[in-house]
Amino acid sequence: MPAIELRNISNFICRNINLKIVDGEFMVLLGPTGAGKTTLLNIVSGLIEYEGSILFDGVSIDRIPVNRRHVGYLLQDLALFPHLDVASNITYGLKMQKRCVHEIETKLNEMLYLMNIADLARRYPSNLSGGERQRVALARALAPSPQVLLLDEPMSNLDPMTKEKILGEFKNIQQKRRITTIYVTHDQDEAISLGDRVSVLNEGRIEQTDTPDELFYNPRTEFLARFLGAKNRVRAQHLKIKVKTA
Ligand SMILES: Nc1ncnc2c1ncn2[C@@H]1O[C@H](COP(=O)(O)OP(=O)(O)OP(=O)(O)O)[C@@H](O)[C@H]1O
Repeated sequence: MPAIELRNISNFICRNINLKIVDGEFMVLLGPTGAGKTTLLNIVSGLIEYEGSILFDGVSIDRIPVNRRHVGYLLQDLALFPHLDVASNITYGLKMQKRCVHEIETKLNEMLYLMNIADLARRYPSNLSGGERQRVALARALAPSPQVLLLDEPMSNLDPMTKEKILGEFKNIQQKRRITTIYVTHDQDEAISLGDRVSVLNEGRIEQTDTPDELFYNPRTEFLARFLGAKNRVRAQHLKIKVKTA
């Protein structure tokens, strides 16, 4: 799966973004609301225009339209087709790519098995739980074997236990298949547990890109120290109150 390089990417929100993601890496884009995370995913997928250059394995994809970038994009609201059953949702991309019937059938079975949803194949999205919809959406994104997977806060509507389970399974698949992944979240715990590296965005700029440890122990800007340290400050205040009342 390809390495991704973003060179001087700018548009009405993003300002001179430079980022290198290595082959098979799980990169998390972390940042407060409105930082430009979704905008950057839209740029990589080819949905919106930009200045600068995006390279997959050193080759520019700037002139390649959205439907030919081999990018799987999982949106926050999942956007499953309500009029199609689970099997047809999963195979939709394959049919668009005009794959042969045998290949579509094989891929469908592989995805149903991989995401543990074989018993849901003939059900419709409106009759599924949030976690089941999530699995179907992941299966649909993975079915066309994308070179790059973009995920925009895909688990935000799930309870913590289901979220942890699906994310753990997904991370395993991602590592086994070495899918280069960009994962957007504003949740620091998610960023630490998932990311090989984490890139923090603020007001359309990258503040720092590092391993989770390096980022949390050595934040390079005041914004980062405040943004990443917010949890610790709350805990410290809580302890202080406890000591006073003891
Ligand atoms: N099509 C658009 N036209 C104008 N402004 C936009 C458009 N899309 C997004 N914005 C603005 O760009 C800024 C960044 O939005 P974006 O959705 O990229 O942030 P985000 O970091 O993903 O936030 P969140 O975590 O809340 O999803 C916001 O101020 C938003 O209002």
